Amino acid sequence: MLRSYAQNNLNFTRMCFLVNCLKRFKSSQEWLTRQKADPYVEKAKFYNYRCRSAFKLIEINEKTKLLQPGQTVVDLGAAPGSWTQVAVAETNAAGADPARPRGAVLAVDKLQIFPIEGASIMSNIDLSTAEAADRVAAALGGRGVDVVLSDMAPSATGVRELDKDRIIGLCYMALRFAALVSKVNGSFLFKVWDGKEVPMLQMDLERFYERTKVLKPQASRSESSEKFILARGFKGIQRPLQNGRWG
Ligand SMILES: C[S@@+](CC[C@H](N)C(=O)[O-])C[C@H]1O[C@@H](n2cnc3c(N)ncnc32)[C@H](O)[C@@H]1O
Repeated sequence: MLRSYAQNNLNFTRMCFLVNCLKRFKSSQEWLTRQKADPYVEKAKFYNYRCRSAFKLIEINEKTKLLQPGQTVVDLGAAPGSWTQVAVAETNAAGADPARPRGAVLAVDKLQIFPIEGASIMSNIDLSTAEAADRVAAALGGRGVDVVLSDMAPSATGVRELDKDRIIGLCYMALRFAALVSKVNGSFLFKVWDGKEVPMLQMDLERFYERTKVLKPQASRSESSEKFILARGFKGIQRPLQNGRWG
């Protein structure tokens, strides 16, 4: 009896493995078809951006004028680097235009980021821990940041609720970082997957920033629950009150 139980269990595990492989195969086929039909993929190749995400930031920037020459920008979850490329161009961090003030851009990711002219790079930094975020803050040497960008996203597990919890965790980590390094009046743009936690996140943001706005650029696929929240007018470091909430 024990043997037949073990045999059934093994068959069930094999079946799950096969179903998972088929699911992955199907979704990689769908991904390839979607990539081929996507105009932003072609456009990214044409303009030499490392990936199509560049157009999300370009669009947001066109609408909001978030990035300006001379600014200091930190790009969290920056690999492969297309947002950093956009930030370098907009802030003039590579000094391409001598008539405009020269900015500075720091790109951070847990993966390898290959060099980008005009940007400082910190690869292999996992920002899910406060210690890692503090190391990045220390690397700024006290320089106040005008704009913190975060396009960080966890690798999807396929379990929707778990994935949403993980991205919310990253958003709070990025918010903590932004609160630590931003100049008064600085801005924070980050990605989130829509869900019931988002209104709470926005309420928390309002303690630190004057105003917040939810954005869905056209370059962000309509079937994706991805959204971007732009918080502007950083109020300065808030001190925790005695009841553990932020003042
Ligand atoms: C959508 S990609 C960013 C694309 C990038 N904005 C661009 O335009 O090239 C998300 C990135 O977040 C990074 N990421 C996810 N979790 C992270 C973590 N805990 N620490 C640092 N980076 C993280 C991933 O490694 C990945 O490179």
